[in-house]
Amino acid sequence: MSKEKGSLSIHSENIFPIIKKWLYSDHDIFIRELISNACDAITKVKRLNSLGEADLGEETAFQVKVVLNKTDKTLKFIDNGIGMTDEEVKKYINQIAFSGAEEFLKAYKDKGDVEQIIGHFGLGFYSAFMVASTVEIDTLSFKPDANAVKWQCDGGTEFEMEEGTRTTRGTEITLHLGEDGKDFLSEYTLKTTIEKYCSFMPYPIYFEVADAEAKKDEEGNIIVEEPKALNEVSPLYLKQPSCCTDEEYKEFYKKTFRDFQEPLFWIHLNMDYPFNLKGILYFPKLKTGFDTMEGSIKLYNSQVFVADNIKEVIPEFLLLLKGVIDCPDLPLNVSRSFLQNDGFTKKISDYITKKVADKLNSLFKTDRESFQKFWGDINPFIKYGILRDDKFYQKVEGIVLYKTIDGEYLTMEAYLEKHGEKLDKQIYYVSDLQQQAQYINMMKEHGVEAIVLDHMIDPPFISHIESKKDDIKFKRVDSKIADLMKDLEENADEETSKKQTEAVTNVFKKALKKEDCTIQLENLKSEDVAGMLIQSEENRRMQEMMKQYGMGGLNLGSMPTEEVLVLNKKHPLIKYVLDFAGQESEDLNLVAQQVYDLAVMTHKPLSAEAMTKFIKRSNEIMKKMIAQ
Ligand SMILES: Nc1ncnc2c1ncn2[C@@H]1O[C@H](COP(=O)(O)OP(=O)(O)OP(=O)(O)O)[C@@H](O)[C@H]1O
Repeated sequence: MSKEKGSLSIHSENIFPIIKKWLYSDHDIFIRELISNACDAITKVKRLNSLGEADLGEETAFQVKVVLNKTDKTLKFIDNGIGMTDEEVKKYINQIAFSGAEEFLKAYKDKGDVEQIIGHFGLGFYSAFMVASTVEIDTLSFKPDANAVKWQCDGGTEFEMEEGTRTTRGTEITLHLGEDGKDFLSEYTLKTTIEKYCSFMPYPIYFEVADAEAKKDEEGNIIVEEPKALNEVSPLYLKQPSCCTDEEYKEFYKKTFRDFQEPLFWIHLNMDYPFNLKGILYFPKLKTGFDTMEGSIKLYNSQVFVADNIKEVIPEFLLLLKGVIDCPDLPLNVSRSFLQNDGFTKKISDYITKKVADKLNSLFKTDRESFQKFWGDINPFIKYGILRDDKFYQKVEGIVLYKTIDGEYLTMEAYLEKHGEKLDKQIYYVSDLQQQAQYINMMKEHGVEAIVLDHMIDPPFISHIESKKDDIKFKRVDSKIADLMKDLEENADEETSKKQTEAVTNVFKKALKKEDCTIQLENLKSEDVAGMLIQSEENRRMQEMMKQYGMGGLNLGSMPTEEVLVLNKKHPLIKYVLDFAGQESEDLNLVAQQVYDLAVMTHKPLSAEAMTKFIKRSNEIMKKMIAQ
């Protein structure tokens, strides 16, 4: 076959159903499309007026009206914008994918700021057919000699066009709602959809129900209510940060996110170059756990809502925040909720990350007190950010705080300066203040403050820090007996020590009938503790990980629990065991079992069976006491 070249031909009867049904992922998007067309129409006529190409006189009341008529099953979108001549209807409406917005931008791009024009694909209008069986347009152009035009189409490929009856400038689009559009006969659905997409559109949007019963007072007089726009035409984020007060920021937050709690603090993003981006990011107060930390970042394009939580633009960890971001330069796809994935979105995302890190650093430096006060709420977010984004980690690693058991907030540097030498760069931490109380007290006795790491983000966080800093090791207080707690001078010679360890090991193994428990005999400085249970940090972390990923059912044979029972030679009970080891004695058994259970209890809760035995044995011991 010979080589051929040509242009693809499109039949409107084939493409039309695709536009109607599949171009837009959400059914309710037609509201955004028609209202943004109406706003564009107003922007255009205002622009022409300011250029002297249209004469609007003193008119300033530009607005969009959405009118529902439940009886007629119609929904109207009415604007007092630029209107269309019959030529324009033929060009922009009859020719699918021919955008008047694009043409307008091209024609006026050198004449000042027309960036607010939203449309650009020339498809949005047709989204009306997703819900309407028939659509009518009644329009009158701003041009002095223009005739009104009426256009009508029932969703097929045929349309009707004739001279219209409209007498005022602007456009009225009437949707005869079909089966697919019956949800939009509900006032509530309409209002919430308008609020979702159009909250910040630049002209007031009013909503009316044409056939609603008039509201009356007690005497039967009709109450005339002042119409109230559903949107905020100049949202706070568009203002200069220096002109906004704290109260305004809080108010904007509460209204936009319907959150009655005040945010902790916020970042006002305001950038003109190299791209245009405005917005406010709020750090919300933390709810109970990590699971409920769900933020919401709303993305706008020239004041028109695009979508929530778009991962391409907002780094994933920032989705825990709440905020609005408006970027008119976004490379949007035809269906607008999707982004064209080019390098630009990455630049936006990097910019936002940098701004967040800068804000945190400046708060740390200029208002350490507030930073500490907020730490409880913001630390999971910062730690999550550190895990997810290395650039963010590099920017904030120096401001991560560690709260000590005494309530002091220290950076890693400060902590090591204070305790590092004593602890050989090991950072002792507590994950449960109650459970690990005995270990905490022992550390305190030696002037060491452990830090509290009790959030579910902490285990992966500390592993991450260890992977970044070779010389830092985190140890839970019950994972190791720090050298500083041992009385190293009082150690007997090696040979004696070995014999003593063997002797107590025999007693405990016999009494406990436990093979997997290693006995370690130490001279602890404290004389109050007979025995302590420790489990190596690595071993415990591995077990926790397996539990978390649901691998508990796997054969853990290759990974034994590695429980170590540390016995204190200085304690009278252990001295007793050493003295009587090797003899057959019921009391030896009782002491060993009781010392072991007490050690377990300071480490983790006893099992039900062990607890029953413990109580029984305690009673027995007391009975023996009084019998003597
Ligand atoms: N209410 C209106 N007033 C005046 N002109 C309108 C109105 N609605 C639509 N138009 C004209 O019809 C054209 C096509 O509208 P349509 O919504 O299909 O596409 P668009 O707004 O150009 O781009 P997009 O697909 O991004 O929305 C518009 O560009 C505009 O010229």
